[in-house]
Amino acid sequence: MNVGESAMAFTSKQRNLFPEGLSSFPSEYTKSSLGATSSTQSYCTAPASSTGSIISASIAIATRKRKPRYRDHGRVSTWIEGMRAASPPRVAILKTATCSGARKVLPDTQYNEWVAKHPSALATFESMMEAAKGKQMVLFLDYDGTLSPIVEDPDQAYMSEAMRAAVKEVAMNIPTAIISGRGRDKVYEFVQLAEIFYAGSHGMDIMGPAEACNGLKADGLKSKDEKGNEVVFFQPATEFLVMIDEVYKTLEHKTKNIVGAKVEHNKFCVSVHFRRVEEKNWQLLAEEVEFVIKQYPKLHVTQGRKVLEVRPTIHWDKGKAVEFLLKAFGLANPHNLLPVYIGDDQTDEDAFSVLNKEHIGYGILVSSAAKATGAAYSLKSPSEVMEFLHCLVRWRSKF
Ligand SMILES: O=P(O)(O)OC[C@H]1O[C@H](O[C@H]2O[C@H](CO)[C@@H](O)[C@H](O)[C@H]2O)[C@H](O)[C@@H](O)[C@@H]1O
Repeated sequence: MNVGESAMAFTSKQRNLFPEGLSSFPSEYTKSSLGATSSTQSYCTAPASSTGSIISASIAIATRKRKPRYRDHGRVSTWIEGMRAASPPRVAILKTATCSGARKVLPDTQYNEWVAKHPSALATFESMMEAAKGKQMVLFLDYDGTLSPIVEDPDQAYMSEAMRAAVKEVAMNIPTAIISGRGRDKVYEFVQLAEIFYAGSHGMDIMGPAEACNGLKADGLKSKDEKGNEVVFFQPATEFLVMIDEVYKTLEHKTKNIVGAKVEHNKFCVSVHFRRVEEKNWQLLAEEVEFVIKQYPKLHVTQGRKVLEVRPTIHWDKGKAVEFLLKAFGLANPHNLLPVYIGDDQTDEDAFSVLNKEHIGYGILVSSAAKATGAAYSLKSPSEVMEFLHCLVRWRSKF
């Protein structure tokens, strides 16, 4: 699914679809193209067979004489601390010796306390769905760490066939979108499902079928893809394409001698991966990012799981993408809506905030360790996410 990057003019009717934040963009940014734990049997018990400008030329830093390194120890050390806290280990299993010498496995108290505040979406499925009756559910899924397990090499973050089947099935019943930090094309390559919406680059690159398979009709912002199919298409940050490309090349060059460092081009943003870099070199890598980014006042850095993400400073994030998609589907009346957002990362918190602000839907954090989050519910792992998707399909098939 590819759409040309040429500018698309919006009619005033189409502009009405924009979430409020977008219509208030500074003009330089807007030259865009377009509780019950036991009663889970009915829906939640898996069947035996289930497996479950654009940059100004003045910022041509590549040709600029290098100044003495600016060391913002504050920001760099915050990143490093975040890096250590990211990708927390699996739930700590505390072992203690008993008087007989045997080792007894104790539960992780901290995690248990956290789960009491963010209950398992599987254990509380029935009560969650009680509130969904009569409402239009819309499902938003993050990709890495949610649909695919976190792996060392970002290019190898494949989704299992079983997960693909689960997403496909749920999308046949509930409008579904995947919202990822990755480039949209890359996520599509991994997921390979034409019937769902994709919002790549943290929501800055949205595309999906104009008529979703579940009968809902998307409205406005339509375009044609390469095959001539009508699609909903929206990119609020096209002005930054050249700048991002330049930053990608600069970062790749500057980090090429840091063993394990990887710079990933995500179209409207750039990821700098720390996962395979020795911890003693994290500071060096973070300083390189800081040094380059200092030259680009229109870009900022956010942090994910052992990754720094360089992004355009526009009022747009995964939360805005959720608002946009709900409006694009004509689903703006919060009383009839039940958006469910499942994600594992810091950037997913923007989406949880939107649901909290509107007092609608369910945010579900995927984590096997206690973490600060705005999500009301939790799931431990991508395999629990898959189980939850199966539960949704069984629940939906009753209506
Ligand atoms: O919004 P997401 O779909 O969660 O994407 C966020 C970033 O995910 C990827 O990086 C993460 O997953 C990699 C593969 O498991 C892992 O190696 C890395 O450490 C994680 O940070 C992706 O590569 C990034 O570009 C995304 O921004």
